[in-house]
Amino acid sequence: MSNKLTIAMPKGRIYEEAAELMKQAGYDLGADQDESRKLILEFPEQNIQIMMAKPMDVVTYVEYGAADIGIAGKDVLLEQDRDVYEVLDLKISPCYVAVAGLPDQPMNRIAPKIATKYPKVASDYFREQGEQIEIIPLNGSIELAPLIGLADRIVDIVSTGRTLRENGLVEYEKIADITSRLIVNPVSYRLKSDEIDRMVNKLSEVMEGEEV
Ligand SMILES: Nc1ncnc2c1ncn2[C@@H]1O[C@H](COP(=O)(O)OP(=O)(O)OP(=O)(O)O)[C@@H](O)[C@H]1O
Ligand SMILES: O=P(O)(O)OC[C@H]1O[C@H](OP(=O)(O)OP(=O)(O)O)[C@H](O)[C@@H]1O
Repeated sequence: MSNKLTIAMPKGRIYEEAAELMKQAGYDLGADQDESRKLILEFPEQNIQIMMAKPMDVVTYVEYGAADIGIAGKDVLLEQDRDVYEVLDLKISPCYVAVAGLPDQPMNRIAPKIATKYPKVASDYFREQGEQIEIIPLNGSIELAPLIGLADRIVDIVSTGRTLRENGLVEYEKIADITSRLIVNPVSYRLKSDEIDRMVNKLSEVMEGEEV
């Protein structure tokens, strides 16, 4: 009997694409779990268990071994810098992290304010640029901050660019391209290497098939 794998799946916008990829790899997670309120789902015939987690929390579950495997955005991995193995770029949910603000608006010269839900990514970026900044932590609607004079710039996800456009903001610099990644707990990787390798290989095959 093979070991059961516990997988932390991100609720929200990544879920559907991630579940579709898993399905093509032979792991059918059933109906659209976005419609369900159940947080732990068992699939005994496939020997897997799914945990429905907030995307930002997936890394925590995997780092502590509550889940063997997880799917997380590279943005989350850059922000959290946790002790997990990043084993596969799933190439789903593409977007990027960028610096944006009002057009033709120079940054305050002394400690410009940067609103973001990615304080580490933003601090690392501006430190590399030799800029001393002040982080204004926010959890959402980040684009509001420059509009109401709370911040000089934002560091946030851009996907279609629609949110920036509709709020009259412009992009100043791209910081990093983002896709979702398969992450693994280091201890699980040793103890359940057969099952994990099987899943990684199947997912890799699906992705290679899609590239041609
Ligand atoms: N337009 C986008 N905005 C935000 N995240 C995106 C976008 N496109 C792809 N992503 C990816 O999706 C992940 C976020 O998913 P989601 O928006 O469901 O999470 P969340 O922001 O934590 O949710 P919530 O808005 O409910 O707090 C990011 O970590 C990123 O990798
Ligand atoms: O370039 P776009 O396609 O417009 O996508 C980018 C927007 O999507 C995300 O916000 P989300 O929808 O997660 O809402 P939030 O502001 O509550 O985080 C992100 O923070 C941007 O605001």
